[in-house]
Amino acid sequence: MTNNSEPTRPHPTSPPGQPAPAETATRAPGPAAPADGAQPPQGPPAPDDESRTGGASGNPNPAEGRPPATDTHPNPHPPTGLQAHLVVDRPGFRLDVTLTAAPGDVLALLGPNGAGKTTALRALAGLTPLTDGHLRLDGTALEHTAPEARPVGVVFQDYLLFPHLSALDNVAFGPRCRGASKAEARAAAAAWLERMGLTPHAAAKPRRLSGGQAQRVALARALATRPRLLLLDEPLAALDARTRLEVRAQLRRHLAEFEAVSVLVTHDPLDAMVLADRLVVVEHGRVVQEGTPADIARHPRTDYIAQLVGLNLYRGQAAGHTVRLDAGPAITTTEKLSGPVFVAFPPSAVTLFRDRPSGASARNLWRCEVAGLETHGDQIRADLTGELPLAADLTTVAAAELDLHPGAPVWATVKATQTHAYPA
Ligand SMILES: Nc1ncnc2c1ncn2[C@@H]1O[C@H](COP(=O)(O)OP(=O)(O)OP(=O)(O)O)[C@@H](O)[C@H]1O
Repeated sequence: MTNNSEPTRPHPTSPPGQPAPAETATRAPGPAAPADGAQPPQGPPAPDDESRTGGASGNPNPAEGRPPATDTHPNPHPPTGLQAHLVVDRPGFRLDVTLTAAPGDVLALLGPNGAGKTTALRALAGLTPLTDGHLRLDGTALEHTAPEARPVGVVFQDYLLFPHLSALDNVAFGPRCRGASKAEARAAAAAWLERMGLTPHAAAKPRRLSGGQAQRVALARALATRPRLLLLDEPLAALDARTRLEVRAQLRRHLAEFEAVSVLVTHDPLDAMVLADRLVVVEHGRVVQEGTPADIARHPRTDYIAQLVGLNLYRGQAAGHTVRLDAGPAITTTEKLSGPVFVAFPPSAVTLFRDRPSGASARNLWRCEVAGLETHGDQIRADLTGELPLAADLTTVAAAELDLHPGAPVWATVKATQTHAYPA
């Protein structure tokens, strides 16, 4: 360990905007940190050596920053923002996603475990080499640029603050490594800390900071290098529920003020909906849907997204107001469509009966069986199998009155007006 508080020069394997000092970087104290604040050695992630570098040109040793062969006639008005086609091949996994964003946009990459979100983020940072594709930021090709030379700032889930540096010196580190004098870098850092409401903590070492404060120092450190692309990897995941609420609101404000492109990876649909202008849903290494949070919530196109936004989702063939499901019965809808469609409705739209409701129209009435019950906020969510597998929400009182238990037979109905059909 060294007591050297003077930031050192960029390390060749450091992530963008976060050159490694002589000592290893580590997370701020969190639930997993030992009581004495001692940390296992854990440097910032180094570029993967899992596949060749060289990008689309296939050149294994490209000159840093050299534009690919296809860019021999540069556009006099290069587009601003991010244009990326990221292809990463691994045994048993291929990432192939296209991401575009204008300056000021906040994109959220959302998807199940193993979908490729982190791989995409690391590819943008230059920590995972592209097998193919391209990456342009404000018109400049970056796929052959070393991570630390990219105008990219990264905020990792566990902050990766330098433990032996104060909050101020952690933030000053980036500008210092980019050529600012010590005084300039410290002045810039002080301004960023003030903007983040952290001036009283400027002298504190990371282990004296709360999770929320450490997260803001990490954000200040990333922003202090004035990146053209800000990457956030599960930025709120290490925080407890209350801190998360507060930090989410602050992060939203900072991202709204940030003039360049931000890309964040999250598992949490709420983080994505609150923080991002546009969601990009990745499954099995591919973009399966993208759009505004409202679009995606209203028109989910995969089971994963439907579950995420809490809707029952089916696919079928529409003929007028009837949709014959690919697997299952027909659903009556208010929309009049034809051809392949999705039909969605929320679990709260489902009404359950133990006996077949007399006088009820036969439309949208299905015989089901309770497969499972779980508490969902102040409601009970019933998972039903049978003619139509679906989720239904009901009050605890209603669940008790219906004597619901796994295996109980039930009738489920949904009004056509509560369903929503849209072309597949
Ligand atoms: N360094 C690596 N070497 C080899 N395979 C990897 C490596 N990192 C991830 N993978 C694999 O690549 C695929 C994509 O993983 P990735 O971590 O990008 O997904 P993710 O969407 O971020 O998942 P999670 O939400 O669980 O973090 C998975 O099959 C994963 O097992």
